[in-house]
Amino acid sequence: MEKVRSSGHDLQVGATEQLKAQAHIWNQIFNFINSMSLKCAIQLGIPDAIHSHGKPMTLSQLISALPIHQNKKLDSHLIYRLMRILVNSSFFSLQEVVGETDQLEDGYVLTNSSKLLVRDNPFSLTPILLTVLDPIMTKPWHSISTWLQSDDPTPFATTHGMEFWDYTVRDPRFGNVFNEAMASDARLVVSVLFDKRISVFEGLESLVDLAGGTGTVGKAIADAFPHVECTVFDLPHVIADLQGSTNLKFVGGDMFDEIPPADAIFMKWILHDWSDEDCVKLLKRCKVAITCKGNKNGKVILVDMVIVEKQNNKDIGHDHDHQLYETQILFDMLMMVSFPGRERKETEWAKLFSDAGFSTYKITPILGVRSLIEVFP
Ligand SMILES: C[S@@+](CC[C@H](N)C(=O)[O-])C[C@H]1O[C@@H](n2cnc3c(N)ncnc32)[C@H](O)[C@@H]1O
Ligand SMILES: O=c1cc(-c2ccc(O)cc2)oc2c(O)c(O)ccc12
Repeated sequence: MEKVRSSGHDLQVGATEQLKAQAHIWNQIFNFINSMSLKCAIQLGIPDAIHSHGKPMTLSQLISALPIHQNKKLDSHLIYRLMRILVNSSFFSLQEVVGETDQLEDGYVLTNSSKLLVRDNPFSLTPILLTVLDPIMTKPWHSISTWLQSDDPTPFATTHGMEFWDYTVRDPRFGNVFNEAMASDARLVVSVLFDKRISVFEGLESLVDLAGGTGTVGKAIADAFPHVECTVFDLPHVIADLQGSTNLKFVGGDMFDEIPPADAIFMKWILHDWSDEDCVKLLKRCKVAITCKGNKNGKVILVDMVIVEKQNNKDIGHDHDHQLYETQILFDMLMMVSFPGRERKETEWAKLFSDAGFSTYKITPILGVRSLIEVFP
């Protein structure tokens, strides 16, 4: 083999290793093909079609059920190739079934992952997929290096000329897609919190779901705890048309200016959107809000990520742990590209809490990649 030398390191790699390295690079370059193929399957309603079919669905049955052009139906290879990549990425699997000619044929079935993409599933991740893969959110990924060479706050601002939350006001279509994505995630989190009989809401008389979106969590807490006065606080345009109930009200405003007083301030997926400086500002305001009536049992309840750091590969020993870690650092990149925020390690959370004047905290890792964090004054 020819030896390649540069002025710095020796670039010589054995032939087998070189081919492996090449395949690794190709797979990384082509990663977007997996997500874009999945987006196409969702837009065509493939998980819904297979779900409604109720048994393994052959390629020809799938093609006749899909809303595609007549000419595209004639070339069965097109959908076959799309499905092959999605079977490879474990979104569908194959099971033998008796086909139209009474012969055994392969039929597509849903996997656990695609069950979570069926639209009727109340915990469907489809709204989230359509948000994260919306061109509004994917375009800024092309501008990370330009952003690093500029003074702009985020790649999102470099691309769109404004910050994320201003964009959602200017483009109500995207704002609604985003709010629906958050609501679908909120349904999943509420079900886990209630299923596991987490006692964080016990003993409270009032609670504010700060930046609570369209109120999925607030409504669930108000229904489950009728004696708790619940307030969902968010930007005025987000809560504008929402109706409260006996123990639930919607309040519009800017959380950096005002936070209504309550026994507990709940924040799901808020602090990771913001810089350390803004988080400390918000947490200080939360501390005032939970103590202002002389209340001694107030607390802040967070649902957010705590990054498990790799320490000589000791903490990230198993495949499952490694996958969680990878999801966390991918989320961190999402935060870097779209928001001035970040995902944080426990030491970084502890510093925020102490800088904002809180004395203790308790982390309960019950939500997969996310944790429930209680913070006490
Ligand atoms: C990532 S979403 C989370 C929504 C909700 N907590 C959930 O997890 O479903 C962040 C929320 O912060 C709200 N928000 C952003 N800036 C805000 C501000 N200055 N004051 C109040 N809410 C704000 C947005 O409108 C959005 O609903
Ligand atoms: O744009 C997003 C997307 C998510 C998200 C991704 C995957 C899920 O299973 C759930 C949610 O979360 C976000 C978020 O928490 C945030 O503060 C801003 C944007 C997004």
